[in-house]
Amino acid sequence: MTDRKAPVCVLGGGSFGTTLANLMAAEGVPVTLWLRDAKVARQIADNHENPRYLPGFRLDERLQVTTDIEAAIASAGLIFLAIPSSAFRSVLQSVGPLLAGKQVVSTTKGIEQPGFLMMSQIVEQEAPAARVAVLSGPNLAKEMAAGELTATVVASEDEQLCHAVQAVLGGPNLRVYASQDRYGVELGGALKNVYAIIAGMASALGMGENTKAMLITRALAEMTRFAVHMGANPLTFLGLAGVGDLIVTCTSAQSRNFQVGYALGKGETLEEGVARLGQVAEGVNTLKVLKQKSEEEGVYMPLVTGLHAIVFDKQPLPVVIGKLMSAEQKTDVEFAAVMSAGPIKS
Ligand SMILES: NC(=O)c1ccc[n+]([C@@H]2O[C@H](COP(=O)([O-])OP(=O)(O)OC[C@H]3O[C@@H](n4cnc5c(N)ncnc54)[C@H](O)[C@@H]3O)[C@@H](O)[C@H]2O)c1
Ligand SMILES: O=P(O)(O)OC[C@H](O)CO
Repeated sequence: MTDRKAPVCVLGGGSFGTTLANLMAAEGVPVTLWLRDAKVARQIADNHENPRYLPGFRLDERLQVTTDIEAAIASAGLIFLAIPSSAFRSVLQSVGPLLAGKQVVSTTKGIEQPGFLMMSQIVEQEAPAARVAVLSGPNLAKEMAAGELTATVVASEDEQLCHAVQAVLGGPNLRVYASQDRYGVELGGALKNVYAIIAGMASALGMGENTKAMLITRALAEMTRFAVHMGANPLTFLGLAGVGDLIVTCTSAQSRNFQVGYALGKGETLEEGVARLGQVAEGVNTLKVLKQKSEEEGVYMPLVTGLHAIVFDKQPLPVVIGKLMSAEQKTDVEFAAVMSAGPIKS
């Protein structure tokens, strides 16, 4: 039986880290939130608000905040990581040995290059004695902070760790489902960001509802094709961390990746869109990483190739759309054919 009162810490004081920490604090879990910005830490401690990343949301007074990462880690056995993928390894490098024996849960939806590494694989490298899980699903921070109902997936080979996360995070507004497919859950969370950029662009261009449904469905087909090739279980992509997260990120203007796509669709440059956002949009880096990896692996990913051509090669949108619409017309639900052909690797 997992102790709901066992102390937890969250590393990363952006919108998601603050939201997760606050949800648990509000349920009486002793939580320490670590962030590097002393000014924001003081504002949270004094005013119970994170005005930089979660303005307008009153945080639970029981939420502890610190800028001392070593003290934060020492205070807890269960540690959530909500640090952008660009800074993920450097933060872990500074504290790897302190995580020995701890339960570490990555919530970061990005991929590191070189190596095409998921964040939990970076945890394994930098903190080899830690127990590892990932958390992913349709989880827009602001909706969760506002108490909207949602669900998420904790994935790990370590069943006890899954139970521990379910115990501290599950609550009246959040259901936490478990999965053993850590790689598939993590891959789903990272890949969907790329398609959210495309969906944002389609929205800005006033494209039809049929078009949006086609994009989301073909995005799922493309993600799943890649995942199967990489050894993940395609069935994971039918769950909350696959299609669930894909739907929310491709349909909500709250999604930062959607917002970047929207800005691009309105004629802004990538730099302008990202700068105005002022928060992380992981899909931009994932797009680069995924384009390279799909070419190396020989996986057909026309949406990724098309978006990359628009964003990084400055190809005109009508040319890219023309290519996509005139490509060879293939099978609809492809992974079903793959599954009937033989066993899945993991
Ligand atoms: N916001 C969401 O709705 C949401 C939901 C699920 C998962 N995620 C994932 O969580 C991760 C974090 O995203 P976010 O939304 O909290 O980002 P954010 O842009 O809201 O905040 C980023 C935070 O990271 C901190 N940071 C950046 N570099 C750092 C470093 N070197 N050391 C320590 N802290 C550093 C910033 O100070 C800031 O507090 C991303 O991978 C994102 O995909 C976000
Ligand atoms: O705001 P985004 O685009 O980073 O998406 C946030 C979450 O991943 C949605 O589940």
